[in-house]
Amino acid sequence: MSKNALVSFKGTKNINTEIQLTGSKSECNRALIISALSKKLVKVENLSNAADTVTLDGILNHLENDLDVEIQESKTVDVGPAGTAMRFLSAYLSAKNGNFLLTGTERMKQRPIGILAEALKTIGANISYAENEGFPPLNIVGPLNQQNGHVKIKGDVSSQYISALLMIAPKLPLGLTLEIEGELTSKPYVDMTLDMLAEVGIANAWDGNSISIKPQNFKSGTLIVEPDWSAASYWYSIAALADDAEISLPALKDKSLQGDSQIKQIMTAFGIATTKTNTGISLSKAKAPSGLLGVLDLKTCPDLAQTIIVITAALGKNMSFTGLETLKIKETNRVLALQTELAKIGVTLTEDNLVYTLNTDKLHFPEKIKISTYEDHRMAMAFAPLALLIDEVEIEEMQVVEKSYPYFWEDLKKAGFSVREQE
Ligand SMILES: O=C(O)C1=C[C@@H](OP(=O)(O)O)[C@@H](O)[C@H](O)C1
Ligand SMILES: C=C(OP(=O)(O)O)C(=O)O
Repeated sequence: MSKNALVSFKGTKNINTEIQLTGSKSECNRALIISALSKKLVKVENLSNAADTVTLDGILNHLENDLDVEIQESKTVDVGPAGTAMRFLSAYLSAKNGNFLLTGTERMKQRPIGILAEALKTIGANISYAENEGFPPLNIVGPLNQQNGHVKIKGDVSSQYISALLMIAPKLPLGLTLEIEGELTSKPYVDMTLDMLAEVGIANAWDGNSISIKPQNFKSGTLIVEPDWSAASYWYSIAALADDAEISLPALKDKSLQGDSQIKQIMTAFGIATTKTNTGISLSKAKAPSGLLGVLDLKTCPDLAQTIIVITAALGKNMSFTGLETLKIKETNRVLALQTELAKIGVTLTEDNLVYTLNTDKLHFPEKIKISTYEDHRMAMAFAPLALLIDEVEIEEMQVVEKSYPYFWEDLKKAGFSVREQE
């Protein structure tokens, strides 16, 4: 039974708390695939409790216990709503011995995968579309018989396709050279993949728009996962909307593999300072905002888009954003979801030539507001902090947060919010 969260904040809006965030689902899901490819030579520490990670971990454990049995009938592998699991497993299962039906939620069946599936077919994978051409579910019969080691792949739809291929590359007999066509979106996630591979001995060469990985062996080691910076972004939002704040986030690093750590620079323009502490970082109000925002390009940090756009709207800033194209194929069409929900506080988000502009001239805060989440964790978490400005914010289907940040509601309570559940 799905529940709604009634979120409110009574009294002085001064947030003073310490929040231990769970591990990054992006780092974890790479670490799990790398560990499986290395036959457990590579270990993983600080595994996230994000549902997307728990799901992938469960699938890989199950496959490991099953895989050497010569069963030829198709095994169904269901990733639910986990985009990284869908994309990474498409490549991983193609390289494995077995016959699989790789599927997910109804939304997952609308999230394109043709670019990755066709690239895998070029190198010899046996993949077909079980329902609609270019979309999950996929029939995969592995192991692939590698035909060539050079693939052209579009870079401007999802970086996850590229990460998926790069992770299996060292185990392919011919290795792999990816020639990226068009502008690479979400680039920090490709950097994360290569950095994590490098940590366990896998060398790469990135020259212009080509990335090459030769056949090579993993060396033993432990990938230690940092807490999730995308989850941290909601605490930046809370700091920005509160009257005063001192929020400590242990174990976040100054130099992170996660591109979403850019939130610390972006939020200086909203008057939030990030200080390094003995245990991690601390957020507080700066004396004055610094840095000019102008038009903010979010192409390298798409998962911050909802957080930043909601903060900007709530603070009544008429700003523009670019790099939002890929938001349309995520957990929901996030542009449409933002437009619909921001209208409830009188804000519009309109597009002209791929530039999205917020107009907050009619911004108003009703006493109560009800936000739809469209099966998207980030809709829930980006809008919940508005409870610092609105008496009661009702977030529909509160369980969506499980995908990346299952303790979100508990953490809000810890920080002084009231969160009541309603059926
Ligand atoms: O590789 C990853 O871990 C991710 C890459 C990004 O997707 P796109 O590359 O599709 O933008 C991001 O939105 C997603 O949450 C996680
Ligand atoms: C887009 C996201 O996830 P995925 O693509 O892995 O489903 C996200 O977590 O915001």
